[in-house]
Amino acid sequence: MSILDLAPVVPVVVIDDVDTAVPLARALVAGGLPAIEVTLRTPCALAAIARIAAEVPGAVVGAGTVRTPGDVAASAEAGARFLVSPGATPALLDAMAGSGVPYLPGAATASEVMALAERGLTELKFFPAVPAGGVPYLKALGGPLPEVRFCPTGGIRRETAPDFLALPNVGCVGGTWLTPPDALASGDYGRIEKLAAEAAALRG
Ligand SMILES: O=C(O)C(=O)C[C@H](O)[C@H](O)COP(=O)(O)O
Repeated sequence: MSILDLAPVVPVVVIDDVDTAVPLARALVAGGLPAIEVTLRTPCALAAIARIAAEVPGAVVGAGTVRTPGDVAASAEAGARFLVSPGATPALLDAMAGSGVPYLPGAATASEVMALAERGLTELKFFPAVPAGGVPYLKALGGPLPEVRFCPTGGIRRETAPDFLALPNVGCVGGTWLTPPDALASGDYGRIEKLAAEAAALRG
């Protein structure tokens, strides 16, 4: 099954304390969001991926902010089940393809999308979704490039997610709104589960 079809929303999470990884992932899964993107932006991100992969049944944990072939190897070794990158370079794409792990490379323009489609890649991250042009921009890309499906990410919130999800070329959306930093800091996993359940219900 495609990453884009696991759930309407992929929570993008930044984990500063590895001990929060498992309860956080459990809350997201309990709320109905199995695909979780842990960004490689913090020193404990790989350890967090490994912990979630080992300890949270039902979670499909992936690595985000994958920028180099080294990131690809480290993520796969930690147990990431998908890889997400903000953009794409030939070296990164070769490493991703060679890893055997499903991946969503980032693109933001028609030329970038076409270059990836030329390589047979038709499921992409659209980043940064809102600053790049949002819903009208994605709708316009769908005209000439209808076979490409996206996970738009960047600037999307609970209130705007449905507009993206209504587009035929959007499989799911990514966002950080499900894990507010204050909820994480105070260990309020009940609130995170509630936000996840709300997001899971965005598309029936
Ligand atoms: O680093 C990456 O590769 C990313 O995935 C960046 C994320 O797309 C944004 O950080 C989303 O953040 P929000 O705009 O708060 O939803």
